[in-house]
Amino acid sequence: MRTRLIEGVQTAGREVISIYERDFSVETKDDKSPLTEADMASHHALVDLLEGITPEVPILSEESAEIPFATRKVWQRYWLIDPLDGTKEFIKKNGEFTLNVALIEDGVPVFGIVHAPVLRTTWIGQQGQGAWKQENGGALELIRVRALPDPEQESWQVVGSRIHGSEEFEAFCRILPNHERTSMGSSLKLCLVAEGKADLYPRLAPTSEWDTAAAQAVVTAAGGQVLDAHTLEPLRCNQQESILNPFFIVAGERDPRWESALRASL
Ligand SMILES: Nc1ncnc2c1ncn2[C@@H]1O[C@H](COP(=O)(O)O)[C@@H](OP(=O)(O)O)[C@H]1O
Ligand SMILES: [Mg+2]
Repeated sequence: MRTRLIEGVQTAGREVISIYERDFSVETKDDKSPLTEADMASHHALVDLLEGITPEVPILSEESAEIPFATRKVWQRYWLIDPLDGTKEFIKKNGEFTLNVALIEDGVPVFGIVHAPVLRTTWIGQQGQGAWKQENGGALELIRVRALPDPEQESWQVVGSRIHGSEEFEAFCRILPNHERTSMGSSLKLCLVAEGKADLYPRLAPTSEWDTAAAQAVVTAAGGQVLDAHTLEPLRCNQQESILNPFFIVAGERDPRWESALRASL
């Protein structure tokens, strides 16, 4: 089933690329965020794929999110998808957007695929099995978070949004030991932590559960953590009416130096 899913998501990615490479229309959703033909094409391709493989498992997608909490709270298992994460990056044509498919069990993302079609890269995470990266259709390579280096010897790598910064994020960075910052669109930020290219991704600004669930499965299967910034408990899906995540931080490992910077910045 895993191979069929990965190939299906990559096929949906090719549909997205065919739209990316020509002129496409951009609409504005009720929440003022942009929507392209590619978001909808990817949504339909992923829903068809998942319904074909697991017809009994319900699907919640960013593009069909109007399912009441009363209905979805009884779901023990469901697919949570963001057909195109980083729509603004897609419109800017910088390649930093992803297709995201997560399987949630009892609120926990247990399996995830994050696919970046322009980068020709896919990240996969499966609870209890491991996390992998596949580039250019090659073999799956095992990935793992890296241990935090001694900041006296080597800067910590911090990754943030290109667009959605915040006062809290700036405050956190001011207190953090020696580090370098890079910006990146979409769930790619979590994948950078999963493969040990970044140490921290503090998201002290709003996101929704579909923005993070697939990549959370990759990060945790790679040995890392996706934690509520206030409680330092792992993010859980489908726990309440609101689909918004709390502010969170992604890290390879917990460490009192970033935890105290985080407490001071909130
Ligand atoms: N005010 C807000 N509320 C909820 N989610 C928001 C938000 N502002 C941005 N986001 C989410 O942040 C994502 C982009 O993050 P980043 O800036 O890190 O690339 C968007 O994904 P989409 O492109 O899928 O809409 C969107 O879901
Ligand atoms: Mg998104």
